[in-house]
Amino acid sequence: MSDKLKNAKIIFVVGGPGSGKGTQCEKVVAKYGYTHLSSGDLLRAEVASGSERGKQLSAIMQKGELVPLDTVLDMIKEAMIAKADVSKGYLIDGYPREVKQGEEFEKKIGAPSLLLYIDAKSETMVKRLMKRGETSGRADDNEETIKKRLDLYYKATEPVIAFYQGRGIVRKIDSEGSVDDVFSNVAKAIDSLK
Ligand SMILES: Nc1ncnc2c1ncn2[C@H]1C[C@H](O)[C@@H](COP(=O)(O)OP(=O)(O)O)O1
Ligand SMILES: [Mg+2]
Repeated sequence: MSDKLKNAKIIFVVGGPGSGKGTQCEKVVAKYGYTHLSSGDLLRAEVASGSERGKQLSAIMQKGELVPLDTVLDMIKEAMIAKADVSKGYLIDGYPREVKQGEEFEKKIGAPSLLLYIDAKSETMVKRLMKRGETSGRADDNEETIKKRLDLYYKATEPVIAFYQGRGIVRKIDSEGSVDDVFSNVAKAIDSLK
C-alpha cells in the first residue's frame, strides 16, 4: 500500500459501456471535489502520446479486449499520487473490470469504501454508445466492438459486483433515467459515506 494514499477515500464506479459512468463522475467532481480517474481515458491518453506502450495498447483496445492488469494499475496509481495533496477522494471509473483487478488494486493502493454500480439495460447502453460514436472519435464506439465490450462486461465485470456485494459496499444506481435523476441517487450514495 502506498503511504501517500493511505487515508484516501476510494469509490469504484462500475457499469457497462455506455451506462453513464463518465457522465456521473463529472458531476461528482463538480459537487464534491473528487478526482475522476477513468482507466479508459488514461489508456487512451497513453495511446495518443504515440509511445511504444501506447501502440501495443491501441491494438488491444480496438479489439474490445482488456489490457494487461499491471499496465492499468500502474497508470491509475501514478495518477492518484499526482493528485494526493488536493483530492477529496477518488472516483475510479471503469475499474476493476474483473475480480483479479480489484484484488490487485487493494494490494497496491487501498480498499474502496463504496462501489457505485451504474446499471442500464443493454439496449440502452447500445443506443447511447452508437450516439456517442457519432462524435466521440473513439475507435471502439462501433457496432461490432460494442457487442464484444458488452459480452465481456457481463462475463468479467458482473462477478466484480457480486464480490463487493459480499462486503456490503455496493450501491446500485438505476441509470435509465435522465442524467440529473441518476445523479440525485449517486449523490445520496456518496452522502451516506460521511
Ligand atoms: N442518463 C443518461 N441519459 C441519456 N444519455 C446519457 C445518460 N448518461 C450518459 N448518457 C450519454 C452520454 C454519452 O454520450 C453516452 C455514454 O455515457 P458515458 O458517461 O460516456 O458512459 P460510460 O463512461 O459508462 O461508458 O450516453
Ligand atoms: Mg467512460
